[in-house]
Amino acid sequence: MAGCPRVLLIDSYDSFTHNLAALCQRAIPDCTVHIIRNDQLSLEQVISVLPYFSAIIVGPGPGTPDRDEDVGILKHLWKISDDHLIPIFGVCLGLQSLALAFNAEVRRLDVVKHGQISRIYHDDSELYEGVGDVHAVRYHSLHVDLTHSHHLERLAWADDGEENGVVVMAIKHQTKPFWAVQYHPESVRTSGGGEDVLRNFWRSAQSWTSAHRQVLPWDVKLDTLVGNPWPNLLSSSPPQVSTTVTVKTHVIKELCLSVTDICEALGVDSDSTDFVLLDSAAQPGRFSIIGCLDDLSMRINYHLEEPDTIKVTQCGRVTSMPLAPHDIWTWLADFMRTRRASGGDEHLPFWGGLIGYLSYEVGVANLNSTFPPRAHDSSFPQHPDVNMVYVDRTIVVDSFTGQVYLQTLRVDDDAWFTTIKGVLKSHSHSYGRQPEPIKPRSRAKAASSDMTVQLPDRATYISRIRQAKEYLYSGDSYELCLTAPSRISLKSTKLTSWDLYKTLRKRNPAPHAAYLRLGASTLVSSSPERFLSYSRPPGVVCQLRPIKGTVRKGPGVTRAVAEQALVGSPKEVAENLMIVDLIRHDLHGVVGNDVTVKQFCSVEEYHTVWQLVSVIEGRADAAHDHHELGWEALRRSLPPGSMTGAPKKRSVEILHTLEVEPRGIYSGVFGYWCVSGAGDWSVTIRTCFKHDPHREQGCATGNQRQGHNDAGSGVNDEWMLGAGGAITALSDPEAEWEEMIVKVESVLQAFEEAHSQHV
Ligand SMILES: C=C(O[C@@H]1C=C(C(=O)O)C=C[C@H]1O)C(=O)O
Ligand SMILES: NC(=O)CC[C@H](N)C(=O)O
Repeated sequence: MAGCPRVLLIDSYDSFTHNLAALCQRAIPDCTVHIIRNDQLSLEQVISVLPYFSAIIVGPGPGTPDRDEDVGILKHLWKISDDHLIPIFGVCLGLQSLALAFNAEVRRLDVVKHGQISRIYHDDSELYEGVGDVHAVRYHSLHVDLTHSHHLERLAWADDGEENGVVVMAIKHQTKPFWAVQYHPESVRTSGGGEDVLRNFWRSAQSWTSAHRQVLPWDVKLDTLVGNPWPNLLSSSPPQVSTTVTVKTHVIKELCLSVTDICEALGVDSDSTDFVLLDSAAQPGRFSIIGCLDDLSMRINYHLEEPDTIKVTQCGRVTSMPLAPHDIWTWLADFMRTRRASGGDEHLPFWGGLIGYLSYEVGVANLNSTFPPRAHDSSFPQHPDVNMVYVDRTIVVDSFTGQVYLQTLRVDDDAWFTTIKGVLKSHSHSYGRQPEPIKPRSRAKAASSDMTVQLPDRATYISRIRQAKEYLYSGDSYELCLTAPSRISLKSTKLTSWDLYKTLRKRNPAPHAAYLRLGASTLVSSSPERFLSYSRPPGVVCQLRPIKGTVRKGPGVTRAVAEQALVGSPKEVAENLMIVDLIRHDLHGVVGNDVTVKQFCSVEEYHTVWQLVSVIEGRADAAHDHHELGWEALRRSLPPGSMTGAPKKRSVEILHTLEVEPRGIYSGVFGYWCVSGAGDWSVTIRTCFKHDPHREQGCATGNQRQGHNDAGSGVNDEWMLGAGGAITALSDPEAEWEEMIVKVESVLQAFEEAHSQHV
């Protein structure tokens, strides 16, 4: 054998591929893995590199093995001539394509299995020698029938009883070095049938190789064909910066002002200025971050419709600049590189930096999908896809200690500390004010005549759920997060967006809440879901906290009841598990091997719902532990898997056909990227937003613009509010409709209450 073993992993556009690569590196000592897509190289090109590889792994994927677009070169791979033969291990779609190549039949399961764990029976030989009990996770709609295949042998099976009977779970070819499993050895919940089985494959592969072939030493020129070895991390360290800014911090110990009081002291009520608040309105959130913006604050806008231009607004002037040679990600990385800072309070999450949002479509753009064009809906407002402001003066409130921190990145800014302390102290008379009691409310009722709510059409939504389920039955997706927009129109309203936020904060306090007023876009959020946080270097830890599984709170729905309904439900756990595995893959793609599931399916309590939450963390090796790692993690893992389903790319493409309007701000992320290298991004859900074209220049100070203050002037407002939920094969369409409505209501209730107080 020439040097360390090299494995070629063929990916069929799945969302678990990097998990398989990581498993492979655990099971096969010192192995190097190269990942190629199933349609990346021609068969001839693949054959030309085989002499340098020790084995191939054919990964899972959406679709069916008899559709060429789904399997690319796979169907030819199993038929390569004997002089090119190489040991191959197939997983799921990999098994199915092997079976099809040797006359087995591939059929739909009667009851599909997505994210479900089955006991796997085996005869303890070959792949299963010494493996013992196997409980494995399955993600499949199709299965194989070996009756007419005389070359394949069954090695393992599951017994689905009345549902599907006995289902083949592992096979081997009788004469060629081909083995495959139907379940997912790389899933975090597979026990027994993962690493040990791959190790046994490797042993069999080695003994076959020693009798049949020689592996050639690696030639670096081949990297141009099969790419760099996995993990393909970003370059070791970004360009060094010579100067760093120093953060200055002042602490105010006994201010006795709430987060909303502080915002009001800063003039949030005057709707004519930009304003940013990232608010921990409930635990496990702790810090609230308030940006102190002025004319100098730089707002950065990017529209996917104008992909080559970036707009920077400062002092009321808009400068359009060509993006080239950058894309939006590298442009922002460049922007932040020159603004790196040190010396801030180690306990604070944010010292200053970019605050804003990224749309769902910005994430989708990274997937390289091609979509049929949508009919342009002119009533759909064109928010920027990236809308951020560079915040260099901040107030951070620690809700645990009550301490308030003032921070600036500007030099010689002592005068600002003095002024802002004065402003805050003069407002602290509100200390001691009792919060208004929150009355429990019944379900959202018809709004008053000057507030109209246009919910998604029930019949259409339910028919889309049914269509989504067809895709799940056919093997094209394992889970689809279907969503739909609602519209809330307010006529002659005196309700400001800030009033609305304050009510929402009371009505539905959330750990990842926000109030962002950035140019024409205003976002009012009660998001319960962290998408991604990354700590400042050294020792960057990336953490994702996907939520999947929702139960409405109500009389009698205690924690025990919710736990039974969530943790006790195979459907809910499967829904969550699929996203956990998807996120492990996303994170493995950024940090390499060190990815762990810190919490699996815990029930967390929110104001209106119980949710099933998992926590996944990843750490990079020392060479990649730097300022831009977190940003790269964000770029590589958008859009949030919990908002797409799995596999991500195919699911996004399917959702594009099921959902008629772009999601826009909804389903993207909002949060910050700190000058220290840290960042924290929430999933944009339980969030409403509106577009005021007259606010386009947004960073003007209050006295510069008149006549367009939505407070008090009796204007018309149109708000959008997206909501949805994960559809799985086990979904009951009526229950999914209800779940979507529960999520709409969690925000709508605040509208009703706030509106009734401002008519
Ligand atoms: C789609 C939404 O929520 C997502 C779907 C969830 C689910 O299916 O249980 C839970 C949280 C979010 O990831 C939404 O709130 O609109
Ligand atoms: N996980 C997979 O590879 C799934 C294979 C195939 N699309 C099925 O659903 O059966």
